[in-house]
Amino acid sequence: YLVPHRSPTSTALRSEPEIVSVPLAEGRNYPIYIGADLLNSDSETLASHAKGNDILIVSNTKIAPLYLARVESIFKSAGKNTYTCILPDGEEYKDLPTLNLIYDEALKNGLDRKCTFVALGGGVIGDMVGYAAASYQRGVDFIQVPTSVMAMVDSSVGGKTGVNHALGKNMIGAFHQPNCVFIDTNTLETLPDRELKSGISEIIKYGLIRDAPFFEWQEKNIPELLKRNPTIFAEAIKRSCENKAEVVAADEKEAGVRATLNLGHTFGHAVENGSGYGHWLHGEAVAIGTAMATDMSARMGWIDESLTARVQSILKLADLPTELPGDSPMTTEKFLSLMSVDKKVANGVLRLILLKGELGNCVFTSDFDDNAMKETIDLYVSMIKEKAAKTN
Ligand SMILES: NC(=O)c1ccc[n+]([C@@H]2O[C@H](COP(=O)([O-])OP(=O)(O)OC[C@H]3O[C@@H](n4cnc5c(N)ncnc54)[C@H](O)[C@@H]3O)[C@@H](O)[C@H]2O)c1
Ligand SMILES: O=C(O)C(=O)C[C@@H](O)[C@H](O)[C@H](O)COP(=O)(O)O
Ligand SMILES: [Zn+2]
Repeated sequence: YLVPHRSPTSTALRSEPEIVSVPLAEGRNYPIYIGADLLNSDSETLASHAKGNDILIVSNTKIAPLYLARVESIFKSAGKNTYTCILPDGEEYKDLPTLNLIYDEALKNGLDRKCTFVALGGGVIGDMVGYAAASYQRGVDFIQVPTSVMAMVDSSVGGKTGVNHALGKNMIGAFHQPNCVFIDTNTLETLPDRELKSGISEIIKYGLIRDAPFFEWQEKNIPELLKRNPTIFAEAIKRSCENKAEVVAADEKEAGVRATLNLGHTFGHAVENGSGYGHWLHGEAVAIGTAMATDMSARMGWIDESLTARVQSILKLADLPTELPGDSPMTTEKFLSLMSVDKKVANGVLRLILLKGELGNCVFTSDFDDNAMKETIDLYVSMIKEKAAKTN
C-alpha cells in the first residue's frame, strides 16, 4: 500500500538540546535529546531517566576508552551504583555468545528488575543491549546513548533490538523501547569516516521512502555531512529522528508501514550475511541493497530514469558502494536463499519495499514481478564476475 508523506520541516539546532518525541500508544512516549556536548552540559537529564539505583553500562573495547568514564560519572554523581560490561567490537560479535556476557555481568552483580541498562555505542551495542534488557529477568529498563551516525539517525530509536544468527540477520530479538535516547553529537568527532558514511545510507532512506524535501536537502548538503559540519549534521539527525519517530508511532511492531524502513534491507541483509558478518558495514550493505531495489523498481516501470539516476548519484555523493566488488562471494543462489528467510516473508511469500511513482513514494508489497527481482540479482552478480575477470 502507499505510504503517506510527511510534511516538510526545516529547523537548525539551537544551543539547548532539541527534543524529538516518540509518541507511542498508551502514553509510552519517550524523548530523543539531540545536542552538542550533552554529556557534559545536560547530564542530569540523562541520569533522570534511570529509575532504579543500579545501572549497567554496556559498551565495547573501542568506545569505552573514549566515553565510558564520562557516562559512568554522570550516573555516579546522581547517586547510582554503576557496573560496566565491555564487549568486543564488531558486527561479528552481535551474537548470542556475546550477548550472554551482558547477562553474566548483571547476574554476577545481583542486578534485579529495577536496574537500568545503558547502551553506549553504535547500532551493534544498542541492538544487543536493548535485547539483553528485553530479556533479562523478563524485561528491565534501558537507555540509548548512541555514538555512531547509524545509531543516532536510526537504530537507537524505535525499539527493534536483537542479535544475528548464522542463518539470518537480526533473527533473534524483541521490540523493547528505551526510556530515552540521549544523543551527544560531539561523540561523532571520533567516529571514523567509513562509519560516518555508512550512517548516511539510512539518512538517504528516509528521503526516498517518505520525505522528498529531506532528500532534496541531502542532495545539497551531503558534502557538508562528509565535512562533518556540525549544524548540518544536527539537522540531518533531527529530521531523521522525526521521520523514524513518526513511522514507529504509526506502526510500532511492523504490522505494515514500519516495514518501509527496510528499503534496501532484504538485498542488503543478504549481502551482510552472505559476505560474512562484519565484512560490510550495515549502511554499506543497505546502500548496495537500495541500488538493487531501485534497479528492480525501474525494471517494472514503477519509477522513471531520472529517479534512478538521482538514487545512484546521491549514493555516490555520499561515497557509498552501489555495486559488489570482484572478490564478492555473492551468487544468485546465495541472494535467493538468504532473501527467502527475510523477516518480511509471510506465509512463504516475500514482500519487498520498492520505489513507486515520484520521489518520496514507496510500496511494501508482495505484488511484484519475480522475474524483475531475478534480473536485478543476475545483473549485480554479473557485475561481480565482470570485475573479477578484469583483475585476473
Ligand atoms: N534497531 C534498529 O532499528 C537498527 C537500525 C539500523 C541499524 N541497526 C543495526 O546497527 C548495526 C550497525 O550500527 P553501526 O553502523 O553503528 O555499527 P557499530 O555499532 O558496529 O559501530 C560502527 C563502528 O564504529 C565504532 N564507533 C561507534 N561510535 C564511535 C565513536 N563515537 N567514536 C569512535 N568509534 C565509534 C564502533 O565501535 C564500530 O567499530 C547493525 O547491526 C544494524 O543491524 C539497527
Ligand atoms: O526500525 C526499523 O523498523 C528498521 O527496519 C530500521 C532498519 O534500518 C534496521 O536495519 C533494522 O534493524 C532492520 O530490521 P529487520 O527487522 O529487517 O532486522
Ligand atoms: Zn538498517
